[in-house]
Amino acid sequence: MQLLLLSACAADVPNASAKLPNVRILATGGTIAGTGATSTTTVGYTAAKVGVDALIAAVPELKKVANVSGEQVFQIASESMGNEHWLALAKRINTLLAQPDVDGIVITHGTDTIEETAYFLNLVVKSRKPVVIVGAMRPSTAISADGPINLYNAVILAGSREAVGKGVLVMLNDQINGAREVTKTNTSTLDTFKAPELGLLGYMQDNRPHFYRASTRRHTAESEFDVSALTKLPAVDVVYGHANANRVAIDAYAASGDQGLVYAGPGDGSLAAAVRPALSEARRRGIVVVRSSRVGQGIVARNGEANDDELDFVVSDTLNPQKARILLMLALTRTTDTREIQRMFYDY
Ligand SMILES: NC(=O)C[C@H](N)C(=O)O
Repeated sequence: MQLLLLSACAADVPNASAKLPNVRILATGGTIAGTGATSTTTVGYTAAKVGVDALIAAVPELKKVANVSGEQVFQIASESMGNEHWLALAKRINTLLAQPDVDGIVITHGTDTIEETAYFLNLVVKSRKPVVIVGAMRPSTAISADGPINLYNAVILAGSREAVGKGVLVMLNDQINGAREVTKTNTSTLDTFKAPELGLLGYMQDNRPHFYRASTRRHTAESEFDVSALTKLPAVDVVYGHANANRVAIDAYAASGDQGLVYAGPGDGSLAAAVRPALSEARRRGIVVVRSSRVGQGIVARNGEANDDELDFVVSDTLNPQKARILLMLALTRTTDTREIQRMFYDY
């Protein structure tokens, strides 16, 4: 009887007999740290209110799965995440992961731009150690708030051998997604994070990760991008394509000094009659133009809807416009050669 009880306990948590991993939690705000007026408030709450120590204290089970310590790096809603936040976060992560006493990192983050921060870090973190970004769709004060279970799963994942070398991971709703493919697909439901075309990487179940696939693209330790000496990133903006399109935004961004523009075109990144000359002029002024798509799935075909060779444009492959902006910014830190930048869009 006693033996049975002992084995039940050991199966209850991972690493029950092994040394616990050291996981650092970097808190940035978001709904996971949000508070509402009542326990039934799930919209109209205030994001970024609860500090990292309170987030950790709310999940006492964390102590059984890792040695956790927390750091409040920012306290913002993620729609206000900016390039300067990313540079600070990446530098802090690279410093921590270079320490032998840090086995993995968890970042608590708002969900609106979680996919962008994840992809940025996927390109600039210089380590194979796990980096897991976690958020929540319900504020911490809500009935059945999803933050605590997501944080618990994220800490296990960040301390796991299985997550080593997988690139930056996004952990919500018991599902593990990769930074390059994941996107927010629903404004408010718990199952919002999906990789609709290329699939999720795995699940968290029974206190451990179950992986079924991994990204084939370059990331983290294999990436050529290095932000250690950077204090800002090149100015790159996204212009959204639609029927009745005009060139006002393109001209304004070009005049503002942008170094790059991503066009979120309809369909296969097609260019309306008013848009094509505006982007072509921007390119002739030295701005690097990336043709992407607002569709959300599929490859933007080079020399398909536009003659990219002639226009000297780059295509985004399967990257959505907001992630194409990130890769273009980092590409521009190294080169303005469009052939080289196109190579990067096929590599990452
Ligand atoms: N669910 C959330 O986290 C949404 C919030 N607006 C944020 O991104 O910070």
